[in-house]
Amino acid sequence: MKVAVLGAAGGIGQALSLLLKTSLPAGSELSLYDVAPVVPGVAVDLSHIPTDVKVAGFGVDSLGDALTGADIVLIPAGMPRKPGMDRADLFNVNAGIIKTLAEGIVANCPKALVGIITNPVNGTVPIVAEVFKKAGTYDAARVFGITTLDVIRSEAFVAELKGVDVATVKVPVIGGHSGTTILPLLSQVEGVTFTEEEVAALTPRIQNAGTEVVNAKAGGGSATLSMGAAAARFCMSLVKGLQGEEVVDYAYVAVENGDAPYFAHPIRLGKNGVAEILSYGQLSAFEEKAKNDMLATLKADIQEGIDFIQG
Ligand SMILES: NC(=O)c1ccc[n+]([C@@H]2O[C@H](COP(=O)([O-])OP(=O)(O)OC[C@H]3O[C@@H](n4cnc5c(N)ncnc54)[C@H](O)[C@@H]3O)[C@@H](O)[C@H]2O)c1
Ligand SMILES: O=C(O)C[C@H](O)C(=O)O
Repeated sequence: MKVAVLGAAGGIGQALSLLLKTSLPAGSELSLYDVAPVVPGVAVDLSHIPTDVKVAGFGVDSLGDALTGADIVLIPAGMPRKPGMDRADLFNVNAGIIKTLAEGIVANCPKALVGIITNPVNGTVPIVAEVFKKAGTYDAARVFGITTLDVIRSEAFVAELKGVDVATVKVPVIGGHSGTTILPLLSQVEGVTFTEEEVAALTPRIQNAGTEVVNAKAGGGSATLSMGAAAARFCMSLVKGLQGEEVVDYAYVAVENGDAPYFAHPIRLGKNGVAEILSYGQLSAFEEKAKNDMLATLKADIQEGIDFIQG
């Protein structure tokens, strides 16, 4: 199994690479790419951890070498938010980065499963898909926006609020990955119930959790450690699927005849990525309204990504 991390020297990239070094199956290769000159050093540093995962670092001129033979590519490359910014404010700088990296995937590992972390995820996922479509290598089952951070935050916040063991909490989160487009389905959490007031308070807390971190870091970036943990967890779901295990997880994927062209759903993963997009089930009246209210924003974010490539 070869996993490439693009943007591996950044805050997310380093945390994610550390977790992958200690959790990928024995015999795997971890390929670290970044434009920052420190990346070979990050690889050397990780290579001293005694696990059976080979690590190699690749600098700015070696994207092809980093990607050749990759089964999974994870992309946390690009600029994070500062206080006062929305994720959408990152589009202009990150769209070009994502386009270049997607072109590298087309040229070097067109069959890889690709997990996109770079914000704004609502728009960067369509950019990657459009680059692949243009090149004739697109397979909707292989492109994922990683929304696992919304899921793990929801698990943490629900466990804290309800005083239950976090290991037993499962919270479906659908939609996109920004503000109100993040839609936790608290009505479907098993084993606990919420009052209307709790739903009205917890839903925006989950939606604004990224901003909570951005403000707490006071100009020093956005979530990196929790995102590293989230991306590693999602990567291990992809790995299990590739190994033939039955696994269901949540991600922002292309959906035919869905609420929007891309929408986070529960998905069944398999040897070729998405084996099945599962229904998100029955929504409460609160969730149905929240979904309908945010769809125009989500669709506009998606169109911005498509237009960036189609012109
Ligand atoms: N999807 C999510 O839930 C989620 C969560 C947190 C952060 N993010 C996003 O992830 C991105 C990275 O965040 P971070 O905190 O790690 O930022 P960071 O600044 O710490 O790291 C970004 C890294 O990307 C590298 N980079 C820039 N251009 C590149 C290119 N063309 N090719 C390869 N590498 C390149 C930089 O050198 C840097 O090492 C941001 O866009 C952020 O908004 C997404
Ligand atoms: O909020 C951000 O800008 C980063 C990330 O999308 C998050 O949810 O933490």
